[in-house]
Amino acid sequence: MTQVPENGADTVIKVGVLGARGRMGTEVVKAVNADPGMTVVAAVDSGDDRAALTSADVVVDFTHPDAVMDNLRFAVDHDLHAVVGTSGFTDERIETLTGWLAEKPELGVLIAPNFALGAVLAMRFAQQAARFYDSAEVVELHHNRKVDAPSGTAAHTARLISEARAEAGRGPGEDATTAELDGARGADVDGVRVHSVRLPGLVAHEEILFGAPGETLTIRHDSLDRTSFMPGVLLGVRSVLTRPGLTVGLEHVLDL
Ligand SMILES: NC(=O)C1=CN([C@@H]2O[C@H](COP(=O)(O)OP(=O)(O)OC[C@H]3O[C@@H](n4cnc5c(N)ncnc54)[C@H](OP(=O)(O)O)[C@@H]3O)[C@@H](O)[C@H]2O)C=CC1
Ligand SMILES: O=C(O)C1=N[C@H](C(=O)O)C[C@H](O)C1
Repeated sequence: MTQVPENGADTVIKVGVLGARGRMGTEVVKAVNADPGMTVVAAVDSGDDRAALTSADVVVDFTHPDAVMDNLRFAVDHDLHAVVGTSGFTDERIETLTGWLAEKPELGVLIAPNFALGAVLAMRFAQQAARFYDSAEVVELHHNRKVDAPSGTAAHTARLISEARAEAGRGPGEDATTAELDGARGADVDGVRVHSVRLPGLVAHEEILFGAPGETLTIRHDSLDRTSFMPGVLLGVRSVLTRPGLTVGLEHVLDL
C-alpha cells in the first residue's frame, strides 16, 4: 500500500533495494531518498534477509548476474514490481521471466541494460545506422571491478545492430582475417564483434564503430559517474507501476 505524504506528491512509492551496499546500490539508495515521491523501505545486500522487501511497492536490483534470477523469483512470488539493472540477461532468462510473469499479469518488470540517457540514445543511433552499414564493431570500456564481459549494454547493442541489419537485408560485414590469436577479434555477439577493455579509472563507456568504403562513423557514450544512471532508475521506478508485463530497455519508457 502506498501512503499519502506530507510533501505534496500524490503518493510515496516504497522502494526496496537489492545490492544496496554495492557501487550502484549505494547511489540508488541516495537517489531514491532524495526524491520526494519515493522512499527506501528496505536496503538488502548479500547475506541479508529479503523479508524486509515485502513491504515495498517496487524492488530495484543491482546485484550480480548469478543472483538476479533468484531475486526476481522472490519479487514475483511476493507481488513486487521490479526495476533491474543487473547484467546477464540471455534470451533464455528473458523467456523464463516471461513465464513467471504470466502467473502475475498485473506485475511490471523493467530490465534496462543501461539507465544512462546517453547510452540509450547511443544504442538507438546505432540501430538506425546499422541499416546502412555492413560492418560494425562494438568496443566497451569499464572499470576493472566489473565481473562480466562483454557488458550487458554491448550485448544489447550488438543484438539491436544485428536485428536492424537483418530487417534491412544486410549480412554481417566481412574481413580478411584468417590467422588470429584467440580473442584478438573480440567476441562474436549475434554476428557483431564486441571488444571489452577493463581499466581502473574508467566507469562505463561504449563506442560503436561503423565502416564503409572511404568512411567510418563512430558513436561514443561515456558515463563519467554513476549519478548518470540515476534519472533513468527513478523514471523506471515510477513507470513500472503502470507497465504490466516485461519491458526490456529504457528506450520503451522514454518512447524513443
Ligand atoms: N543497467 C545499468 O545502467 C547498470 C548496470 N550495472 C550492473 O549492475 C550490477 C551491479 O553492479 P555494481 O553495483 O557495480 O556491482 P557491485 O559488486 O558493486 O554491487 C553488487 C552488490 O550486490 C550484492 N549482492 C550479490 N548478490 C546478492 C544477493 N543475492 N542479494 C543482495 N545483494 C547481493 C553484492 O554483495 P557482495 O559483494 O558481497 O557479493 C554487492 O554489494 C552489475 O551486473 C552491473 O553490470 C551497473 C551499472 C549500471
Ligand atoms: O558494471 C557496470 O559498471 C555497468 N554495467 C552495465 C553493463 O554491463 O552494460 C551498464 C553500464 O555499462 C555499467
